[in-house]
Amino acid sequence: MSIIVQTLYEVQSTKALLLTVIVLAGAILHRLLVPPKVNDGGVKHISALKTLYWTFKSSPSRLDLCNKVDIPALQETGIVRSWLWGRWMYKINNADYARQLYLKTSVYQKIELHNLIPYVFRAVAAGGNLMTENGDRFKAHRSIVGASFRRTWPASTFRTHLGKLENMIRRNGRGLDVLNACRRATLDVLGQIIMGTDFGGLDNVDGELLEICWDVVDAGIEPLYLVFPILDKYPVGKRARSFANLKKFHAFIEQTIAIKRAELAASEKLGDIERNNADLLTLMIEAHEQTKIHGAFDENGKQLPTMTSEELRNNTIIFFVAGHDATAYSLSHLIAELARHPDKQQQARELVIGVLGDTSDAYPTDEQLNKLAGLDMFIKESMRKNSTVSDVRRQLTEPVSLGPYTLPKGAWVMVDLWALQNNPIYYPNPDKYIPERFQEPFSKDDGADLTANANVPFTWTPFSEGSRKCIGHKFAMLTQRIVLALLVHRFTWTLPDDSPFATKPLTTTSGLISPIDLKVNFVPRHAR
Ligand code: HEM
Repeated sequence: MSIIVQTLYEVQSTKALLLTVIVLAGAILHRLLVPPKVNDGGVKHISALKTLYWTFKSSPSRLDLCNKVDIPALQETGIVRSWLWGRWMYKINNADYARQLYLKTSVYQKIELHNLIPYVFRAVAAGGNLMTENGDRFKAHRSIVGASFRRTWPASTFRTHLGKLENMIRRNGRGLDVLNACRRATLDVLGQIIMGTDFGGLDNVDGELLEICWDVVDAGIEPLYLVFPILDKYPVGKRARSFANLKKFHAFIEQTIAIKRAELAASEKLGDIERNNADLLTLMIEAHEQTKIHGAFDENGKQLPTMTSEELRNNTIIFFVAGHDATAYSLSHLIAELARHPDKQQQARELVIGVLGDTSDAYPTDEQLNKLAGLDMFIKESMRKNSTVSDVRRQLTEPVSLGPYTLPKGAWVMVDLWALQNNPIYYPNPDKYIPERFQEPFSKDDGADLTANANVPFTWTPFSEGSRKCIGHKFAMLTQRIVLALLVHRFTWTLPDDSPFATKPLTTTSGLISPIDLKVNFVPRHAR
């Protein structure tokens, strides 16, 4: 008898379990397949399964996702509803719609992650900061952070690090792991200009500081936690170690701030000459001290809130989070494009030799660096084709009309930078690498392959646009220009015979887009 009861009980529990699994799976599938009903005038949607398939396909490529899913869906109307990391949101690739998102900042607001999900890694890492605040708090941050960016950087800023990069490539040039080299170079350069710290990346010493910084930067974009943010409430194992590293990084930055604050207090106000050699943190502390004495005001004279010391620390972290990998990945895409296009590589080289000459140790003066502005077309075309930041997201504070559609208050809207900059309406033959699209002065008669649209506003926005445009964009362009100048001057490079990049770049598919497994053969041009 008891055996019969037990068997019945087991059958019932198995059934209950099965039913629960079926219901859960059904709920997930329903969420994936059927977007929530919204009265938006009939914006079409992209099937989430399609997006998921192209995202996690065996050889992933943002180019494939863009060409097979985003562009075909967007081409007719410039706007679709799309599923991304657990949410449905509006995606746009129309320059006029993008203009509205970039310029109407009070309606298209930044998503305040630190208020929305305060326990997730990224929110704990950088709390309230320039990148995620809106309104008066944003203005308060921008007035202090902006003060530290109102400057230029002399060519000498990069000299030591570029010397080390050259040595590293000379030693390991065959099959060089490009991404790793670029990450080391940008970490060292940024460490110096942000806080005067040498992270030792190019010395090939994986010291504690480098490991902590990379862990903090990487942990913020771990896919598992983007889809299931709740997991960050109870971190275990590797994730708990990342939170511990974050604590150490916070402590290191706070200690550096205290030292710099004391140094500033002991010295006179910075002179103009020192300003160009000072690090960003010193300049931020100086501006912060000034606002504590005199207050901060917006363009209409309205008093702004004072930034706290914790927010000063958060902004220092955000420079690493926002600037380090974005620059490293953009440089890696550029190196890949020029490996695939040896004629363009040679064109860039001739330009550099024309300005610097061809002695083995030539290094640009500030004047020569300005004359190398012609290199920017190679950089801009690579950033168009391979936008490192895949999209720019906002949340609506009120309903908006875009063409025939009305998007509801609270909706998330994003400019799909890939689909915008690879939109064949703006850039014919978007898959082709044609730096001349960005050669000034622009001409309307460049032939069918080229386009004059590079000078049409809001079609090239890898740094976003408007008042929320990347605050580091000038520095990022300068870094790419001087690294490119050094590379084409000192080396030639090609893809190994079996490289997948010869036909199509393998890349991650959303967030920050990085090449995957990009190896390049560098050959020195000068004997030592
Ligand atoms: C090639 C390199 C870079 C790319 C492609 C890039 C791209 C971007 C983009 C697209 C945004 C706008 C995000 C949005 O509106 O949602 C942004 C914002 C930002 N970037 Fe960059 N960035 C780069 C380098 C840097 C560097 C070197 C720094 C700092 C040293 C930096 C610091 C920031 C900050 C603080 C913001 C927030 C600005 C604000 O909201 O006012 N970025 N970046």
